[in-house]
Amino acid sequence: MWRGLWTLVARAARGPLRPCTRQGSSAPAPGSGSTIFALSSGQGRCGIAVIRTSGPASGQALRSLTAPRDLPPARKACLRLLRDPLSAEPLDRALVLWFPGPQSFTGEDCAEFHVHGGPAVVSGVLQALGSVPGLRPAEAGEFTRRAFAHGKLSLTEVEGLADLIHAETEAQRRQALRQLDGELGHLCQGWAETLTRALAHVEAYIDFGEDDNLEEGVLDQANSEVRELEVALGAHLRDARRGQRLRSGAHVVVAGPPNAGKSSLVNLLSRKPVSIVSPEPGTTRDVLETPVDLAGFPALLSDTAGLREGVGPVEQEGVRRAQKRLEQADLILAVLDASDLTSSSSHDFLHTVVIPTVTGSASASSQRLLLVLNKSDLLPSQGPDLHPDLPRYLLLSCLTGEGLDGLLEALRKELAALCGDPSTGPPLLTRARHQHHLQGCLDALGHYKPAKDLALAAEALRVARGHLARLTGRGGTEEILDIIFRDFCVGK
Ligand SMILES: Nc1nc2c(ncn2[C@@H]2O[C@H](COP(=O)(O)OP(=O)(O)OP(=O)(O)O)[C@@H](O)[C@H]2O)c(=O)[nH]1
Ligand SMILES: [K+]
Ligand SMILES: [Mg+2]
Repeated sequence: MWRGLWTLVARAARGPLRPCTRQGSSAPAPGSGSTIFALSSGQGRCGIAVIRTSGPASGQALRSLTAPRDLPPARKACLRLLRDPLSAEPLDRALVLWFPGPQSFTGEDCAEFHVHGGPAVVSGVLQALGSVPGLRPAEAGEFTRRAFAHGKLSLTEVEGLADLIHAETEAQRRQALRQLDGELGHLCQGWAETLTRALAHVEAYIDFGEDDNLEEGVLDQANSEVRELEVALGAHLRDARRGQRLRSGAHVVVAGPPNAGKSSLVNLLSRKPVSIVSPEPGTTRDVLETPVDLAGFPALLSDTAGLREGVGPVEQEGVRRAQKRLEQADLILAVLDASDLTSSSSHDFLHTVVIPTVTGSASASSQRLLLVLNKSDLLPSQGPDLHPDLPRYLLLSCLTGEGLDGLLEALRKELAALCGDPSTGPPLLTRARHQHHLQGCLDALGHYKPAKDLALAAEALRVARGHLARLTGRGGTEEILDIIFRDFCVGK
């Protein structure tokens, strides 16, 4: 019986997840066979610029520019005089590196030229490379795409690399590094293996169940593994939005009655004059959005119009937009003037927005809220005139900066809860794509009912496994790959 089972394991494994070379897509990587070159460091005047090549003519390119010297030893930086191969004109004295494939970033033969970063040197070397037969300029993301095609990176690792290049905050960098290390991919790989095993067991049961020579409990084991997997997927999906928030920024909306100091707070947190501040109530009309690094977490901070009734049509439109933005907030920064808590606009805001959100009666959503009583510098020394139903609040003065440290600490805690902590816990799902496929996998497992129909149950496992394959890019279509690699710049 075990031989039969292993044949089935092998057969089940011949799905899209077979552990062969990680061929990312059915079509070959674009332009494979050709040798590409590009400036891989940033544009503009700089100390050192890195130009690299990838493809079979890399060795020839290196020899052409460093003639009459031969190739340097593999992976050792060597100082060489670079010359234009046609005119023999000296271009620069540079460090060159030779990475014979497959031990290179792309898996192909690669060369690197670390040249002085002046524009004339860089364009001279690029032009010289262009004159070497078989070489052409690289397209955006082409180096990484080749690395993916040669099994050097999985798709989730590619996404991690893209995120690392774009990371602007510490938390984003940590999350991207973990994804680049392949954690999410490994997790999915483990899940896919569980499904392959379960599928083999179910197929064994279909083929041999009636012969009665199948080891007992084979189907039970498959069932319990599938049910465990459902629990694990469910737990990951519950946190699904957190990794995405960490990647693209949590929506933090500053709201409150007119003149509470909302725009002053936005300027203080973003450390630049984003919004106009004036003593006139109704200054802010449109929603003003600015990306900020709040205590190490990325956030999209929105300034909104002061909420009040009975004003002109333009301001009323501003209020409507403010309310709409408020609905989309992950975190509401509710601002009140501490010296004006008894005004009707403060009272209204407190009872229509703050208290319903804090008590969770506002909606089914899980919005969070921090209440800030601004202008504490105007208060008498005994503190604010306390409202009996005022929820927990933070005192702040945008004028003097007093209370800012406490607010930043509170924001850090709120954002950590919203985005998850990228240094601990399971790897987060950083893209809607990940969430979509995990949900698809979970939905397919919902149709796994071996007691009813074994053939349909096996099909459910195949569909579920297909989703995991697409998540890691092993069942990827060109279309998905194009979208992902478009995020890269030329030279990456
Ligand atoms: N004393 C004092 N004044 C402040 C403080 N923060 C803001 N102000 C003043 O309060 C007034 C209103 O500030 P804004 O930031 O424009 O208030 P806002 O809530 O954006 O106002 P609207 O956009 O009109 O709704 C300005 O004159 C600010 O200088 C503070 O902490 N203390
Ligand atoms: K104002
Ligand atoms: Mg304002």
